[in-house]
Amino acid sequence: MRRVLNVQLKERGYPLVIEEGLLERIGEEVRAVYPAERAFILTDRNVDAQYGAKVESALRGAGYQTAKMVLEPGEATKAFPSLVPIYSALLENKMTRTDLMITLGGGVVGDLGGFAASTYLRGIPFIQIPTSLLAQVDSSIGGKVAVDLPQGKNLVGSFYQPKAVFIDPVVLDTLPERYFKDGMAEVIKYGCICDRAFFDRLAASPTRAQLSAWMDELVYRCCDIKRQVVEADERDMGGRMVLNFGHTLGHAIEKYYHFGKYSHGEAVALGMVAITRLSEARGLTPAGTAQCIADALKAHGLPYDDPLPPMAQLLEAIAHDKKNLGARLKLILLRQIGACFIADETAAFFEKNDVDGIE
Ligand SMILES: NC(=O)c1ccc[n+]([C@@H]2O[C@H](COP(=O)([O-])OP(=O)(O)OC[C@H]3O[C@@H](n4cnc5c(N)ncnc54)[C@H](O)[C@@H]3O)[C@@H](O)[C@H]2O)c1
Ligand SMILES: O=C(O)C(=O)C[C@@H](O)[C@H](O)[C@H](O)COP(=O)(O)O
Ligand SMILES: [Zn+2]
Repeated sequence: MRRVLNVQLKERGYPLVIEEGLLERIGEEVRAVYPAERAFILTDRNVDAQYGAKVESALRGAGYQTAKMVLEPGEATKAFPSLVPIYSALLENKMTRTDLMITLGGGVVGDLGGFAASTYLRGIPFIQIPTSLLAQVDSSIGGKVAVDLPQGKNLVGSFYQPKAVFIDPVVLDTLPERYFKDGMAEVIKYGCICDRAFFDRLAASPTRAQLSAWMDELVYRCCDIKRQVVEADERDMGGRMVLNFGHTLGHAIEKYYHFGKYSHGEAVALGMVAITRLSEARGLTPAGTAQCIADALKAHGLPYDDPLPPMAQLLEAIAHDKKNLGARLKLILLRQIGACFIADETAAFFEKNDVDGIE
């Protein structure tokens, strides 16, 4: 079944197309949205091995002159040193402002390639073809593109919307288990912040086989939530911050381990439980909420109560959180599962460490 959502952002609006088997026709789909002369495919080695040739030949078949660049997989690639070779390859292939960048891969390729597209020649059009669960439900939508710095996640980037997002849930069949689970952390996040029934359904479908039975519906629900949030606050100055539930601590945990120990979803999983425990301890969230989230994460094979790094060091990273306004921290807390609010706090929120698992 083909499902289309339109992200309505005036002249920056675009379709999110979700359809099983979409990759088989990707050349025509891309051409219908953006008929350029050249298409530059950015991907990583794992994704290239599965889908690189298919996508490139489909684009050629649809009349594009193509070039492809294959990156090393992993978060370490989402950094400044990766940009120069990308810009060089774009130049070598004579990519102009009317040509098209196509990001084929997970969130690393999408965030890095989107940022390259937003800056090369001061911006060329790009299309996202997300291939990981995390990218299909979250990172390909909404135009946050960025690279990491050693000091923290996504610290240099822009808001740059794609021309379209083409999502084929069939490609998830080749996604390794760890990264499938990783994506589930962001899926569970959506349930936590705004949809209790969705959360309950996820908690009741802990195996990949159970989830596969309603995967296109699951992906569609996440995309639709993100679409609505982004339409209301494209540049993350208010309501969009709710998508950052679990990320204040999650990003700090990723940074503490130099982006090596935990993947993004795993760190967000730990962050959702920890921030909710702190919120419960301060009487802002009903007791038992963190346990409920932890149970769902555990059922999906995600970390939920690993010992966290020392709070003093997490606070160094939290000082660079993009939601901060001066000394004020914006924290995303839950009123209950399925409803969240943005709290205006200071670092003192974290300093009274009276919660199990937080030293
Ligand atoms: N821009 C946003 O709004 C946003 C939202 C959430 C996360 N992110 C970012 O996304 C990144 C994480 O994305 P990710 O989890 O997709 O990581 P990733 O891009 O590293 O992909 C995970 C792994 O799966 C492999 N892979 C991807 N699709 C595959 C497929 N279909 N078959 C086989 N292997 C496949 C990749 O090669 C990689 O090894 C982080 O940098 C995070 O900060 C951005
Ligand atoms: O799209 C958003 O807005 C989000 O916050 C989605 C997050 O899942 C994602 O990890 C995002 O990259 C975080 O953005 P940042 O501004 O906190 O770096
Ligand atoms: Zn995230």
